[in-house]
Amino acid sequence: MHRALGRVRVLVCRTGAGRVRTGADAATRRVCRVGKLLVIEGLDGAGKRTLAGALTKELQARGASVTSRAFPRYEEDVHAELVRDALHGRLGDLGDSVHGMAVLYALDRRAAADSLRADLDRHDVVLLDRYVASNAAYGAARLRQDADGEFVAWIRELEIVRFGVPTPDAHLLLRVPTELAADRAARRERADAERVRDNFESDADLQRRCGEVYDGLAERGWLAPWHVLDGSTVLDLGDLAETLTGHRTLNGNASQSH
Ligand SMILES: Nc1ncnc2c1ncn2[C@@H]1O[C@H](COP(=O)(O)OP(=O)(O)OP(=O)(O)O)[C@@H](O)[C@H]1O
Ligand SMILES: Cc1cn([C@H]2C[C@H](O)[C@@H](COP(=O)(O)O)O2)c(=O)[nH]c1=O
Repeated sequence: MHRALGRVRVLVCRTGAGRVRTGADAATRRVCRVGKLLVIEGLDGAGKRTLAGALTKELQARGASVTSRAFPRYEEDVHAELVRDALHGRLGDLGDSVHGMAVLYALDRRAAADSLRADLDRHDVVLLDRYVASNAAYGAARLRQDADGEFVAWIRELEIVRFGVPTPDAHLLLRVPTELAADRAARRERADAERVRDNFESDADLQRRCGEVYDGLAERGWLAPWHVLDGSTVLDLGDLAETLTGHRTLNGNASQSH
């Protein structure tokens, strides 16, 4: 399969702390397959879930072993269940607390960290619909901070350093105008009675500010390189898959991690 995704790498393994261990430490040598952790980010209704499904199929058609999941894990984790309640105004003033909500989202990922690491040992690609950057972008937007603000730095400290969740290898920012994302979310709500918009999704100004923070994170290559995709056009999935598997940059938009 792909040079970049499918090979078995010797002497390079993810450790329990989510760090990369190299052959320099002979005592810890083992042969393992190291998958790439790819994260799709963007506004509510941008089309992340749709893209995740299509990209999974495209990568699989090219021979890659792919597994995907979405955060928050509403059906699997108690913290995510609480997030859902709070987003629909069912937990009093908890939803008003930016840091309180961020900790719940982060605890969901902390609980998933071991299985993410196991998936990274087993698969070429672990594709995520939202991850740590969602927490940074939405929290900062709620606090009217930008990508250089304290909140974004706090999220990195909390989730990557303190909780030790795996660091992404790359982000795909599915960028769409706020109005288009809102329109898609509204149409989905009309089509699916179960998918009532939550408090964040209904707040157009929050979505606008969030889009700005995402742009800032992408420009800075926060945590990992970011590939910015225009979600308002038809995406060339073949080209995208090749980019992700073959080290090619995407229209010069991939930025390097700091
Ligand atoms: N490229 C596209 N063109 C037109 N409609 C789209 C496109 N991508 C997704 N949609 C539609 O827009 C709606 C939202 O898409 P989707 O659920 O994939 O978004 P999302 O970013 O995962 O949303 P959320 O973050 O709110 O869960 C769905 O009804 C989907 O069918
Ligand atoms: C994972 C995560 C999500 N959020 C925000 C983003 C959305 O507005 C809601 C719920 O996500 P969904 O994709 O619509 O189900 O929560 C966040 O603030 N922090 C996070 O870590």
